[in-house]
Amino acid sequence: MAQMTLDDEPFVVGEIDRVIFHNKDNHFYVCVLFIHETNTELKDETIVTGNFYDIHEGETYRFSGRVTEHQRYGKQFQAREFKKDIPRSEDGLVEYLSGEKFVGVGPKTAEAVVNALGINALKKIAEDYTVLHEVPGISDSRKRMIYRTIKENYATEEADLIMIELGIEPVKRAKIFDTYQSETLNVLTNTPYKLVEDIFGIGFKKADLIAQKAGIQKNSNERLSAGIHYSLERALNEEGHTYITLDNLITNTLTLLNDETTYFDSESVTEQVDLLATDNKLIVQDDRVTDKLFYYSERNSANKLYELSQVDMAKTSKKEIERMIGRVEKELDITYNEDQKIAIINAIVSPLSIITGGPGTGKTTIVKGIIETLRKINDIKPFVDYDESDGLYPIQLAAPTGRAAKRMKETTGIDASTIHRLIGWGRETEDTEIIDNIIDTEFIIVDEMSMVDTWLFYQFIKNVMPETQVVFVGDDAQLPSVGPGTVFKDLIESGVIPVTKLKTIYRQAEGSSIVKLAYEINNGQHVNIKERHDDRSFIEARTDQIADVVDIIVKKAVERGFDMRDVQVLAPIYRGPAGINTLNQVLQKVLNPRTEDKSEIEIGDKIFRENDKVIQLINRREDNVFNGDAGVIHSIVDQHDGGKESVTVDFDGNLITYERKDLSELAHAYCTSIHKAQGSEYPIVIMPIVSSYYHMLQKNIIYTGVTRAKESLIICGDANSFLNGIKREGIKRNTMLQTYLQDIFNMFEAVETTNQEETRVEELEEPKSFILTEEIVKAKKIDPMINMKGVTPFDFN
Ligand SMILES: Nc1ncnc2c1ncn2[C@@H]1O[C@H](COP(=O)(O)OP(=O)(O)OP(=O)(O)O)[C@@H](O)[C@H]1O
Repeated sequence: MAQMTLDDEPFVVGEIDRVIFHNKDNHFYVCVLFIHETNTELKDETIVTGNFYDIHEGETYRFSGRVTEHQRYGKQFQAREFKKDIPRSEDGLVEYLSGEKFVGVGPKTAEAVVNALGINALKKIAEDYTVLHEVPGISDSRKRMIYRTIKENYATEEADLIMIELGIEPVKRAKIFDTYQSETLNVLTNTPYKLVEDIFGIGFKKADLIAQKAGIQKNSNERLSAGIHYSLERALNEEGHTYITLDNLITNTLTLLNDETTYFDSESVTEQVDLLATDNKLIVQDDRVTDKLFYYSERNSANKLYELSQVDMAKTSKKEIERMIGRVEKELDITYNEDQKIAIINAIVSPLSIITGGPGTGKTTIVKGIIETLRKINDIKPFVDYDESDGLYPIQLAAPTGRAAKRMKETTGIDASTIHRLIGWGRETEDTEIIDNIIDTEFIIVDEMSMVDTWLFYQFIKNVMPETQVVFVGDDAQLPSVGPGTVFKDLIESGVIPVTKLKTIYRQAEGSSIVKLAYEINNGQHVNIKERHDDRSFIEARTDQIADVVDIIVKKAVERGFDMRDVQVLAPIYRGPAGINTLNQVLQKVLNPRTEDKSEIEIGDKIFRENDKVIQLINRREDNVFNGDAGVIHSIVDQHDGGKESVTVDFDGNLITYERKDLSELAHAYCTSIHKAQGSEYPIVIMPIVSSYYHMLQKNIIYTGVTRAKESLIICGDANSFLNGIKREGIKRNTMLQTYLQDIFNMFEAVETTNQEETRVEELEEPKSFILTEEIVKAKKIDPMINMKGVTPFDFN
């Protein structure tokens, strides 16, 4: 669909009489406007609302958008876009020059300027200060002030015009002005690729358009560097690798940058990559390219794990541990199987250990067993009797999401927190800041490890004390973390940490065909998806029927007394007739229809309504609300209620208030992506699977979706898409943690046999040159660990 221009859309041009409300944080304005011209039904005066910047009372603007009807205040204009109306008549110009911006310029002086320089006075003055000498009777200081003011505004307007033409919306324009202030035009015209780094939401493509408009050569090195960075970031943040091979980086960069008129070749990319590496802007190792964050995270994590693995644990004999496990079995009325016992023993005797298994294999049961056995061996008080003034409880439980932590707490009775909270990673923490906050406890159990990404893992492991034991628990068949890396898989496959793989499935024995289906999917066995079971069913539907089918199933569930907390729809994509966005709209109508007494707030094409089920999309750490947490809208204050517009969400008793500017952090959660549902479980899961999801249908995605259902699973769609999907493996992520772990364990094991001195691994220091190839290491017999003591990656910024 063609984009509407400012001229096609409903518009109002007029003078701002008063600003009634201005939220400085998000530039949201409510103003009274005297209308000069409009193509709408509005007359004389109206309220205009929208996100603007640099709005001044008494000045004239052109707003485009739409007329809306407010319940209490009647018709008003909701602006999508705005533009300063540059005075086009001599009278307008006189009024402008004698306005509030030009301090000390009255109508007389303004008239003199216009008389002498005519209707193009502003342009003439901005281009050449000396034209002001043609105006009789004004002092030099006033001339300078007029020139400066015009110049500043001219630059702002120029910058604004460039951005409007490129379709950059007002909120982003305001952010750009906030960031660069008077330098905005300079950045846009001289160093536009900076925008990609500095402004969230401006990607390479947009910056490239700005650069071309500013006349920056398409074959410039500046553009090449920006293209290399963009290609690398995409491999890391979109595909989840922790490095990209140089060959792939070259191919991706050339595809991105070259067209009929531009030609970069492999050599020019390689040379630029080397230059960037020399400037510490990225890291090159052999044929791998990455950025500092991931290079140091993986290397330092491997080193720290080695260090932790070398600590001698206080010895409790295996016999004694087994005796204690026996007592725990009696108390909890359970008999652990052999694997489960080994998992508990490993957790207690090894500094580090891993427990992995599919649904219903007893991971939670073992976590409880470890806690109880530890408490008996070390005579630890029950959690309820522990006094906070004693410091952290000696056994800490953590998970990457709030939901998963909550479940741990419920099943064990011990406080569990998110990893972020455990290490004090707050809202104020910069994205790339390395946290220094040692976790003062004796034993840590981390659940849902498959969701932990490279950066979070490094932040966590770095803060574990050398004497602290750590147990990593998870299901490695689930989706890998949203962020880069496959940490849990790498830890398991490195072979340097004791792993217990749980194979006996207990929930299946309890008659769960959902668990059986999960194992069939994971093991690549034959699946009869159409077979009906008490706890799962399949409903045939085409893509265009999915919304109706979901609507019918949910209505039935509601009739039977289930509510929106029990039922979760999971889909893998956002757009299209069977996408998350459409399904949320359908489900909102069924589960939380519009009523007189429920307030609403409109954000773009979404309506948030009181009692809506919503999901948090990014971590909001200081409020203890995390990406993927679900809540219910408790109350809404709308713009005319007198106070600031806000939405308050109830996250399981934790009430969080969002201002309008923060509402992009929320989405409806009747239907969520399977990725977002990881770490949560629901009584009833409805999972559409249709051919239009094709590129997202993979084994681990479907497996993760299926394993979210506790009591009932309803799959609707097309059986072939399902069966083909479970045959498709996801893209294997490139990571180095496993190799680094194996390298360091092998290296020091060799040292230990020949050299009795204590070995200790320090944090890595930046090597002198990052282009440290294997050849150089071999030729010069360099120990790659030389010069790498006690320094963190960000000491080199
Ligand atoms: N050794 C055992 N003997 C009898 N029942 C067991 C044993 N181990 C686990 N179970 C039972 O199996 C069921 C699943 O166990 P648990 O919840 O610990 O598994 P899980 O791996 O954490 O599953 P999920 O990841 O799906 O939550 C529970 O009802 C639990 O009581």
